[in-house]
Amino acid sequence: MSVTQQEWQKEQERVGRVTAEIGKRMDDLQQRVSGLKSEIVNIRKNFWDDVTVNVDEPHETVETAVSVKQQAEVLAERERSFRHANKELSILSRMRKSPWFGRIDFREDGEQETEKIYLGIASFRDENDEFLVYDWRAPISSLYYDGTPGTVRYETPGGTVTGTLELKRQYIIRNGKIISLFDTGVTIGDELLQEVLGKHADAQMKSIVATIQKEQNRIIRSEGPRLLIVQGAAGSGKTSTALQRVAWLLYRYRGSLTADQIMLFSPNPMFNSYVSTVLPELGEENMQQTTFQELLEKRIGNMYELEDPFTQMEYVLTSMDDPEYSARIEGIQYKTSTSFMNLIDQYIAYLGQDGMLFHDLKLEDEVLIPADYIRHQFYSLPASLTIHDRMSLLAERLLEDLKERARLERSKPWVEEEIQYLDRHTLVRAYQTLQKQKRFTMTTFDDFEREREFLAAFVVHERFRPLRQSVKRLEFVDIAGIYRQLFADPDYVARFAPEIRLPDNWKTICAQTVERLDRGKLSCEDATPLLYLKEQIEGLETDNTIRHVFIDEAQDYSPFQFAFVKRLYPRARMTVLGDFNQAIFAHATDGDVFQALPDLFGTDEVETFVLTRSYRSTRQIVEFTRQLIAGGEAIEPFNREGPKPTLTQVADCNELAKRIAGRIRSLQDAGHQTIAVICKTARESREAYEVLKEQVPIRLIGKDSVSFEKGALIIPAYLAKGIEFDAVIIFNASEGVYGKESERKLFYTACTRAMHELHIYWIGNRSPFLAQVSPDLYVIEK
Ligand SMILES: Nc1ncnc2c1ncn2[C@@H]1O[C@H](COP(=O)(O)OP(=O)(O)OP(=O)(O)O)[C@@H](O)[C@H]1O
Repeated sequence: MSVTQQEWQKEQERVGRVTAEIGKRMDDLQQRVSGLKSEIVNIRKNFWDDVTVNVDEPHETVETAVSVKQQAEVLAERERSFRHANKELSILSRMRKSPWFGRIDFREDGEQETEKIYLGIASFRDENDEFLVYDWRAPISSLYYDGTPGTVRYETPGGTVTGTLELKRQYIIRNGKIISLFDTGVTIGDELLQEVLGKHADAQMKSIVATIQKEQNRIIRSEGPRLLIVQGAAGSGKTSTALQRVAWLLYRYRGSLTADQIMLFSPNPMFNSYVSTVLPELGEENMQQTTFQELLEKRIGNMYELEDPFTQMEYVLTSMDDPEYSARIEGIQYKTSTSFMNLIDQYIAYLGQDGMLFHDLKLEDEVLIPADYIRHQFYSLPASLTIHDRMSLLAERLLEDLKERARLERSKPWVEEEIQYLDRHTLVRAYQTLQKQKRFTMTTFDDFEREREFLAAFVVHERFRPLRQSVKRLEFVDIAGIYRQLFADPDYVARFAPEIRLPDNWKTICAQTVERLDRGKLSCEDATPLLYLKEQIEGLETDNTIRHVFIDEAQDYSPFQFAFVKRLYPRARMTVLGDFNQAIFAHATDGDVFQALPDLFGTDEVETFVLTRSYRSTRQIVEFTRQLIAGGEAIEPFNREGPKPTLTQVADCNELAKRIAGRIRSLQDAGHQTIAVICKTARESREAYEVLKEQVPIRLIGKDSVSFEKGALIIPAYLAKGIEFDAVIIFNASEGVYGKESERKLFYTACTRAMHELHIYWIGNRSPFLAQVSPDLYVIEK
């Protein structure tokens, strides 16, 4: 709907008025910031001048402490105000350029007047406290995303508000000038989305607040059950929705929820940096971000050398000739399945009766408490207790035993010797300890016998310290041995789960696992089960501070991993986002992953959302890519036009390099800024780099890359997950590269990274997946 010239004029005048107000507020704030800054510098400089330092008498020491504390509090308060004012300044400077992006006219039932609500990235009020702009997250703003003109309702913490939506208007405002203005009906208009999506890809993700779609808005504002599952097509806005949801949560629960109580699990460090600008752009601090691998490293990285998921992926994709290959694949699939998790649960139950392994408690090479004794003690504890409770009792018992052993140790010759060589520093420490214990006065220290006795106790106590600490950390439990035991004898499982169906290659899987463990290496597929077992036995150090967990690219997680994350953050709600069609890891079996989820939380605690509309790519690219997968017809393209994907067969590697280099140059000439040559593996990426680097400036991205910049780059498909590029070139889509059914999703994931253009090359025969696409959806290039 077009807007009259006069109306446009009025709107522009309002923009002028409000931006002027914003400017005024910024001037005030700027002054405040400078004032605060010099105050802080002054306080820091004169900190010790302004506190009364006197420590001669006890009461003066207390006064000094109070004075220091007060001064520190004043400083902390100023620093807080400084940070706050700076944050406000940065939001306002963005709002001065573009104060709002939407407007709704709403008349609440029972009211005479229609209110004009302008929506921006934050609220802005005039001197009389009247809202000139509403925060996009305010309850009423949801009408902009959800409501169609007519009768509407929206939820507030105080209840439902009903009324009439009379107008919904969208704006593009740049540098205080309205560029575009239109009224929309049902959805947030295509015009604005067209404009936003038609832009060039960035090395960093952008916020989508101006164009959040109805189905995304429901997810963003969900206050429902503890677990939200979002299944969405490639490019349907899962990651964007997750990030706007974080911003919404921070607004909705401001005062009680902070950014560091929210954790986002992402697929790799590069993705972390890709999404890291969205929240700051919205004036919020970033949530915490991690990868599952980081978590594993922290918890079991000291036990083994961990294989990362990309090394595993590279093996799966490149080592088909390895005679061990099929058993390893079967092992990966089994060890990441719910069946194996059940097996481990049964194993844990069995360990309650038998099979537990312990280490001797040793002082240097001398065994102080043998493993057999520990084992005996463990199994003497009531079986009705959980393993973890029994471990705690066992540790207490062992500490008592150690105390006893320490007493005996005092008369050993090494103690006498050590006492002779005690340095001054240690002696002083010993006396201090003694004084603290009030067991001794300086005068009684003349008593030689008692002195020797005390120093012996001290020396032994110090020597036993690491041992006591390791007992407290339950390091006497041989977790590695317990996990290994499961595979050391292929028939072992029959002791506690005779009925269970094991994989056909179980024997080989067992042999492979033991061989690797004995080399000090832990395969990716063994890492989470081992951690799960460890935490079940030793108890889990939970993190109670985290209140919301987001798992992006969740199709790549195993049931073990979900169970673990849930146990790790017992107070958190979870939002899990994924796409089965992009399940590229070897353990992925259709749908299995998400099916395990409701069991974890209980079906009442789960709400599932499905996003079918794809926003990233042009209509032509979506129509093409959706034919690469089963059920793809359910994916709806957003109606944005672009050239059809091209398919090009070349004779050999030389021609391939020449054609791709030429393509990169012409894409750059056409203004595309991020161009990705996507390869199947890191190995193929290196080969591609070798042949392309002479012809065109290009960078190689590997698993250790933490960010990428604009320009042309080469990247393995599994690292391009979650990211997008103006144009994608598939390096070699030949039958030999993408031929197996297991490679279909990887190919699909690679192709769906393209926003505006997709170009596919191959040598020899093309991939059978391409043969399934209707010829009218692409252009063959000669
Ligand atoms: N409502 C929206 N308004 C504007 N842009 C949007 C909207 N929803 C999604 N997009 C854009 O679509 C692209 C894809 O979004 P996003 O990466 O969040 O999708 P995804 O579902 O996580 O994709 P994938 O699973 O393929 O990684 C991004 O450029 C994002 O900005």
